[in-house]
Amino acid sequence: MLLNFSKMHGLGNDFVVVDNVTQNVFFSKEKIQQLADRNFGIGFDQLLIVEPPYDPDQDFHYRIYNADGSEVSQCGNGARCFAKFVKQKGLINRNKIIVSTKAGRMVLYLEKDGNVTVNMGRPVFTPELIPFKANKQENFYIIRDNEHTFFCGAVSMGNPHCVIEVDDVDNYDVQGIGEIIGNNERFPEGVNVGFMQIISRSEVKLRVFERGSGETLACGSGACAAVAIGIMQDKLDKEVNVTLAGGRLIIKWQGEDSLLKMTGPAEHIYDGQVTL
Ligand SMILES: N[C@@H](CCC[C@H](N)C(=O)O)C(=O)O
Repeated sequence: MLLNFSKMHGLGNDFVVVDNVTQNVFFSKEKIQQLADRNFGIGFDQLLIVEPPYDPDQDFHYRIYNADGSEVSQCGNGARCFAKFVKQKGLINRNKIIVSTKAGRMVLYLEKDGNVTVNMGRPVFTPELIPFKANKQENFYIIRDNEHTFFCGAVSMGNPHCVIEVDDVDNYDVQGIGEIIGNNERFPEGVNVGFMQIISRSEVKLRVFERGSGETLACGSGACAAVAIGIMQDKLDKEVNVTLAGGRLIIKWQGEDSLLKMTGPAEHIYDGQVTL
């Protein structure tokens, strides 16, 4: 069969987006890995699937798969592309879009300037809900293995994140350390590992080694996680510009019990068809 898809990106974090409202396609883990391959497939960090809503008060259900074929419950850059996709494809004609994911409900706003704002919900710091093995909730944790000791923060933005503050993110071994922490047994479902360099209370640089996809040019939920942790540690203000390799996001969070908002671009690259 022929699959219609769009290639999109949010700050270089790239996606294949599939309309499964008008199409009905099943993707096996092997098929996703093959399509994600940058030499033998289309190439993407994540596959995003638009499904009909599960509930009448939602517009769509949003499914996310990493390049390794694992299904996950959050993708912030993907959410902005999702919003542009459903509007551009005429699947909705409103600028406020309500979606459900494996992690819950999300609201997406198409802004007049072309950016998209995502209400990412409340950051969750309870260790067992991240999930992260710890005796109690803290703003700083120590993670050790035989050779290393890391000081980090941990949070769920619908998906698990660990954030480490570093002095010089451009010259940091993101892949090496990302793999070590990503495989640490204290994160039973794996973890996205963010490396944050704080420039000022309102400006950070961030690189993220993503679970299931490796280092990407940007990670939206990773940017939200880094700012939420920085605010909890009283190192950041309530509005922060996050610079990633692919560009900049604005993250706003008033603190515990408030909803966190992310604003940034979403770009359509091309439409294509592939034989499945
Ligand atoms: N690129 C993403 C996050 C995608 C999912 C992540 N790799 C996971 O396994 O949780 C983003 O922009 O948030």
